[in-house]
Amino acid sequence: MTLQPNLQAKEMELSLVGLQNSGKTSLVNVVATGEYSEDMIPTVGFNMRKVTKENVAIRLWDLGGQPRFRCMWERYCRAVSMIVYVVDAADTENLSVSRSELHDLLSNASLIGIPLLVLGNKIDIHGALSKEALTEEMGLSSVTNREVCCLMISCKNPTTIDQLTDWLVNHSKSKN
Ligand SMILES: Nc1nc2c(ncn2[C@@H]2O[C@H](COP(=O)(O)OP(=O)(O)OP(=O)(O)O)[C@@H](O)[C@H]2O)c(=O)[nH]1
Ligand SMILES: [Mg+2]
Repeated sequence: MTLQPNLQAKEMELSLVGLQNSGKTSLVNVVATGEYSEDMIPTVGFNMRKVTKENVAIRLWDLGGQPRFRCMWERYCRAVSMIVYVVDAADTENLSVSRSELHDLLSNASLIGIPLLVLGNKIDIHGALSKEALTEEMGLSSVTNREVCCLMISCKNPTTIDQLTDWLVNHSKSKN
């Protein structure tokens, strides 16, 4: 029996990078289990998690964001379908560091052409930047030679997480 094209199993592999405390591990937990916790410990090195959404098997590499782990990011981004860069949209103090770490990462020749999804997280916090402001602050208009998208989410708001997983599933189905 032949499966219809849209029922065929698809796969995607994502690397989650971004500064410490931006919410990468929280996001993986919410996507995988629906559970959100305030009580998180910083990621040491990396974790890998597999989730399946609407017939799409997603492998998520959740990398540590503390300065000592950032030298690993490039290695874990080389072979992925998409780089997911998570930003704390309410932490305006650290935006310039986040922006320069993003642009340093993207300057690696090994990562040319890999699509980039920037996630502005923590939009539940009063004073979080808008999508337009985050796009500007992160210098996304200067990112060329790759597909770039920006979405705003809160790990505390399941609607925004559902919108993100729908976007990922649709993106994967449009590619394979
Ligand atoms: N208000 C709010 N807090 C969040 C949200 N997402 C994550 N947090 C909190 O932010 C803190 C850090 O979350 P983590 O998921 O550990 O951050 P991380 O990016 O994995 O950090 P590293 O592993 O050190 O790189 C935790 O206290 C979370 O509860 C959100 O959408 N809104
Ligand atoms: Mg983490």
